[in-house]
Amino acid sequence: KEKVEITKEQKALTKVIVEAYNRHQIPQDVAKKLLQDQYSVEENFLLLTEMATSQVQVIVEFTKSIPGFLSLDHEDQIALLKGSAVEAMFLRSAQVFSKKMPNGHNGILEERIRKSGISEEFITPMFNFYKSIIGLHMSLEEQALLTAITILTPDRPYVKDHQAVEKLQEPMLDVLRKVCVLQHPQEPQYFARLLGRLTELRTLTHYHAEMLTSWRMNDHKFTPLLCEIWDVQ
Ligand SMILES: O=C(Nc1ccccc1)[C@H](C1CCCCC1)n1c(-c2ccc(Cl)cc2)nc2cc(F)c(F)cc21
Repeated sequence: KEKVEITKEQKALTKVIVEAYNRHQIPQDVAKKLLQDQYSVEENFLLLTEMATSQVQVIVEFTKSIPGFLSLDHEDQIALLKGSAVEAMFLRSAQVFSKKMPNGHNGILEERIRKSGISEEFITPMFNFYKSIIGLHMSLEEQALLTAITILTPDRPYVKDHQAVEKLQEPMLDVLRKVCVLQHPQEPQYFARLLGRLTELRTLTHYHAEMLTSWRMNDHKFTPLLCEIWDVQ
């Protein structure tokens, strides 16, 4: 049985990623707001566009802390952010949803999201993804590293220097693999299952524009940033 050892450099890398990850706190506020009050479909839509817009800014800050990201070609930096923003938002939503809350709160949160205005057809695939994330019982390190790995996906549209992105993603994958082995010793396939969630995440984000434009109300207004990132309007 191979002895898995996390090197000093890998510990330092994980610390940087987790600290950057901890700095983005918005989603907790969303959950708190949703638990406080029942909002109309219009208010929920507004809350989503505001939260998603600030989430993009938060993801930019998080990504800038990833060692080496700022030395990538500038157009590639934009391509990586644009290509991963929606996935990062759904991944973050799933992680917020998977947080254990005082008894009954998770049920209320699910109810409020089901009734928020999202079209019926998207509710099942979205919650299937959220529940598959819950089932993994991811640690904070795994959540932070998985988010960084999602952003550093070399095969996003318009990325020119794939190699340079792979060179940044590889060390993250290496340390995530080791963290998984150390934190889930009884589940040798845990790392593979974790990466498998990224495939499910991509199918969910495939519907993202339609999820917004089919929100059960008329006249959907988006911020300029969301029009850029969410392929809407
Ligand atoms: O804001 C949100 N997610 C967010 C998270 C992180 C950062 C930015 C945004 C929205 C809410 C949903 C209910 C109405 C108000 C917005 N949200 C979503 C969600 C996102 C996009 C689409 Cl198209 C559909 C649903 N899934 C969630 C799970 C949670 F536990 C949850 F708490 C909030 C969630």
